[in-house]
Amino acid sequence: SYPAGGSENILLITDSYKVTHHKQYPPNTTVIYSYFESRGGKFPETVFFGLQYIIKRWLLGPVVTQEKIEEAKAVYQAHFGQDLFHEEGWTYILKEHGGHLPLRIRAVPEGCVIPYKNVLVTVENTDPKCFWLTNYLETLLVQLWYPMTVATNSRAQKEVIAKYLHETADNLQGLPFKLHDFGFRGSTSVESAGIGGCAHLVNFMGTDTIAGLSVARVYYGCPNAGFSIPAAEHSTITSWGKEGECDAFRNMLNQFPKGLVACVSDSYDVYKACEKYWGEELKGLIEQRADEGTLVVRPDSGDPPEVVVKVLEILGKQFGTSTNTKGYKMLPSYIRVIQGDGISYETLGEILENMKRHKWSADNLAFGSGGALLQRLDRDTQKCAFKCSYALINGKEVSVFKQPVTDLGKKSKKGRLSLEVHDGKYVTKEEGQGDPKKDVLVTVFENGKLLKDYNFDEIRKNAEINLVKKLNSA
Ligand SMILES: O=C1OCCC/C1=C\Nc1ccccc1
Repeated sequence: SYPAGGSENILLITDSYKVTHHKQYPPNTTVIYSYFESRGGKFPETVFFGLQYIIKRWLLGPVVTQEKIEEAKAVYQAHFGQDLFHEEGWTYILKEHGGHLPLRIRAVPEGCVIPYKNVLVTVENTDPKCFWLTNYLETLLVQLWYPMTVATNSRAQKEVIAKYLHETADNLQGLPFKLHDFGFRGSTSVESAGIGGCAHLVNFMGTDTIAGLSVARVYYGCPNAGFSIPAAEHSTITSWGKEGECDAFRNMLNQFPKGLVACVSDSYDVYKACEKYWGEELKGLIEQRADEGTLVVRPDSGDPPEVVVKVLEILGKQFGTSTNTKGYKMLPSYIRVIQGDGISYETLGEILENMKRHKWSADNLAFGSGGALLQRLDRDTQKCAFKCSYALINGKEVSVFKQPVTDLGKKSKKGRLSLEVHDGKYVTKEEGQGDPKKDVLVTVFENGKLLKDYNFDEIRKNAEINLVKKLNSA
């Protein structure tokens, strides 16, 4: 069989050096307790998302077996050229715990939006002999950076779009469909497309990344997490030939007589396509279907702020416009535009600001984003890190920390941690000073079992933007 990434053996899902760490802790260490946080970065708060995927995919049930121990033993013997593998430790887990990982994982509820430098996850061993297991899992758990950062970056874009809708549109009803995921092909793997695609769907309802639907369905109990519509690609237009572009457009309208249909229109000349094809030759057909269909024109090249406004101006000239309650121009309800090229958190505002300058409502436009949405991010974007903060050694509690003179920004927290809410603000309590009754961290995993299964609706609710607060403070 050909498992993704080459192996499904949890003993092989770690960094090589961790295979040698059981020999490096102080003698008589019985607890290693570590935590995960975002130290800050591009966005001041982070959407916590994706831990449930990691737990369900890798940690549930009897994940340690004799076969996996033997496989790992052979791999590491070859990899290190010496016998470093902790066969005794893994065999102990197999015999004493039936292969279930003796760990407790506590975490912020998925979807919650937490300011940086707050504890998000804690991990500790529940069997004193397995102190070495806690940080073995760092490698896998720090991959949380990806779904968290995609969800955070996606949500930040939702705030930008909400702001412009608030200023230039009659209402914000269209917001959930204003940023469509085009990112499947630009993702590093089907698995990461699924994880990232699902993370985007925490904030929005439009996607073409079907893997994201699959992750939401299989890991988050959501039968259908996102929607899409019939849409053209260049091949389905250019295969008609340059002289046949208008026939290709007409075919789109005839093949999809009801509902929304999107048509990429820049194969040769997007301005001519809007003026002559959509705006003259096919104008009657488009207006005939007004009551039950919407044409979405997709430019796909050129300088986005300039192209979007020019396309709106031409379509406005050909089809007419109305003025909405905020005093901005709207195309007729049966014509819209989607801009799916060059979209990112940084460029959204430029496009929307240029539309505003030309008195066009943001409601005329939707966005598609690919590489910037799912791929142009890394662990440093939100500075996600996993550090040990507490240990029990010879029965003595020890606060564990780092505080590099070379970068105090990398200073880590001390002792057992909890997360509380005081005056509407999240506060991390260190050194076991927290009040267990006020701790918002939830034990989601213990000794091989999932103790809390979040469903996608509650996650979306946790991540919602408080539009009233946000927009009235803007
Ligand atoms: O135009 C559209 O209207 C809305 C539906 C999706 C769509 C295009 N999808 C797409 C996917 C992957 C790469 C590029 C485009």
